[in-house]
Amino acid sequence: MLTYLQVHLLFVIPPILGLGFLYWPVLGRRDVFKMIWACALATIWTTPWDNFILSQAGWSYPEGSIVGKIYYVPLEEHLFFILQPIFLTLVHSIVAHSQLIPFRIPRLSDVSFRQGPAQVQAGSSTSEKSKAVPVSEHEHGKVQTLPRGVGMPAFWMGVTALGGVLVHESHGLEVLPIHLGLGKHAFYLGWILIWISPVCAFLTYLGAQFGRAEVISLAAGTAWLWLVDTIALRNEAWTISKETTLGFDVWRGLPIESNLLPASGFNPPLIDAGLLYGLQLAEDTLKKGSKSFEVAKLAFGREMRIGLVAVYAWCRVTDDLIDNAPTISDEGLEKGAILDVIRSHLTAAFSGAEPVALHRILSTIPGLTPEVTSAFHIFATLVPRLSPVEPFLELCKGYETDLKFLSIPETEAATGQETLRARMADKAFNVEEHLPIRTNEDLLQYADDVAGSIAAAICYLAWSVLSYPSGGDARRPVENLPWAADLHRNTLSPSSLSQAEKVRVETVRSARTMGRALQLVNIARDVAKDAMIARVYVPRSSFASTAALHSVLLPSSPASSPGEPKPKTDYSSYNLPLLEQADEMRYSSAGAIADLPPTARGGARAMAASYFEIGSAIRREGGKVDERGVKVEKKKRLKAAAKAMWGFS
Ligand SMILES: CC(C)=CCC/C(C)=C/CC/C(C)=C/CC/C(C)=C/COP(=O)(O)OP(=O)(O)O
Repeated sequence: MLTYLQVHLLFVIPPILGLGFLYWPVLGRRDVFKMIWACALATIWTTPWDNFILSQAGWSYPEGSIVGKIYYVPLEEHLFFILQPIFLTLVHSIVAHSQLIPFRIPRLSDVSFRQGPAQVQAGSSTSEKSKAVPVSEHEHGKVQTLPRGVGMPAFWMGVTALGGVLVHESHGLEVLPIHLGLGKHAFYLGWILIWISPVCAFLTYLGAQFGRAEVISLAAGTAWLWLVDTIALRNEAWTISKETTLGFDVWRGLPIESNLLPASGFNPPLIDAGLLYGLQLAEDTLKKGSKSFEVAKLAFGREMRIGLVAVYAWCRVTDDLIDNAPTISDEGLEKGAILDVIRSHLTAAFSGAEPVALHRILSTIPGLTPEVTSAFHIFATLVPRLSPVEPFLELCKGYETDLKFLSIPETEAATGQETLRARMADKAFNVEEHLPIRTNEDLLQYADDVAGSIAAAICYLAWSVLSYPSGGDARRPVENLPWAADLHRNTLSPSSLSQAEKVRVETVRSARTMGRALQLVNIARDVAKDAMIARVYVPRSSFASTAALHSVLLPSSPASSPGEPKPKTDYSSYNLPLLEQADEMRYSSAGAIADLPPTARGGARAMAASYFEIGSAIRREGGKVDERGVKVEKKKRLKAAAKAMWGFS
């Protein structure tokens, strides 16, 4: 025999602790709110019902199986009203964790946008789809994220009515002219339906949705609780009256509200369609183009992710725009002009320009794809509220450095070597004039501009989204960081800062150091790949001779048959010292991650750890890399990230 408390201690609390540990690094305030909300609802809704069922001896507790009661309901049952929603909320949060947008919206390919004040239309024709311009319109449609439903609530009200019929029969009433011949056996099922279906009706009316994550988590959670119920029944922790059931075992009801409520709201706002579809596009772009985002997406708390997508997607598309633009072109803008447009767009977005004005600036770049326009749109809509503009201007400074290299678009890397060889054959051409990274200071400045800046932005994002110091305007949380712009401009006077602000300033400085370290790893990995497009980020001063530099820029053609991978080249004298520097920076800065808000720490640790896996792989190869860098298995990266996230490294 088991007592009710033992059932909790053996089968309910351990899985909660296990799941809680698993989810702990990303457990955010919203999750806690969901749990409190679901516990309160389950308690309020179920207590009177449970008292009534127990008063009717629907089920009972053998002598000695419980410690005490409030009216008819055992204390352990009250505990269950709390434990069960926590358990199911955790299951749901974990299952739904990888979803960027927590509600169902049609995929971009299923919708188009009308000209003018746009509206989302489902199932557009192919020709319309190809013309779909989700974010270039001056006004976007609004989507109701949780549209009020009629069909599902009506269905659930029907189920409630069925419950009513069963209850009517089980109590032997003669008000309705319906008799199913079940008698008292209809009691249990009838009361369960009356208990659960109005909740489902109400929630589906509010727009609650049953997506994949809900179905999976409900199935997994229910299966587990069924098992627990079976064990408890077999061990006589409680018994269910045979007279009041249909004769086959049905678990004692699962408060579906714990799964559905988090997805609903009383007054869900209309959301800019361009923003939602832009986020979908950005997620797809990043899936293709950034391994570090894959890690970031899973390791940062849900609250921060949309801001991260906005920043990452903008970095990705601006980098690609500049890398792949022609130097001097008849059809497009030259690289420098594109950078000017990016800067103007940035400045305008951060000074609050309207979407129309922003679009006008952007449309001076011809041939932009929906991915690019939407990345600019989500960035301009979200990021100016969360971070100052300075980190992004610094990134532009990094792009400017990139523009000083000879221009060979990545897409022409294969022929780039021939172009370079031909130019270097000309005595009047000095390739060193096209290598802007001359000293280690130049390298660190560049790394700071391109990655230190983003690390700082991640800190601002974390504070803006995850902590609201008193006195700030939550609509523009960046106003809570008035010192940030001065920090970037080097005009910060420490005496004007509070103690807490001083800690944050130091955290930003450490984050920048970490960002620089990651960039050095990136450069160490990409030595061969970058050389293919005439970029050498290894400082000029690290090369013992001009010949040594030239051998990196133009490696002698390896003797390999066509189709076979080229042998790796030994770059150890260039990339291993970079890794040494990166390690020092990592160890001097990693401690500051503890000063970030809790749900941002796991993400920052995981990103750093997964990136340093690349460093370890380069070392394992003794500094030998090819144009693809080094291979780090996804599993290995994720394992390193996971270990860092849960504090095991
Ligand atoms: C130390 C403290 C307080 C915080 C750390 C804060 C963090 C996470 C800093 C990292 C900042 C960052 C994003 C740096 C950029 C690293 C880098 C070189 C990324 C390259 O990424 P992708 O271009 O997407 O390429 P991959 O596909 O190789 O990931």
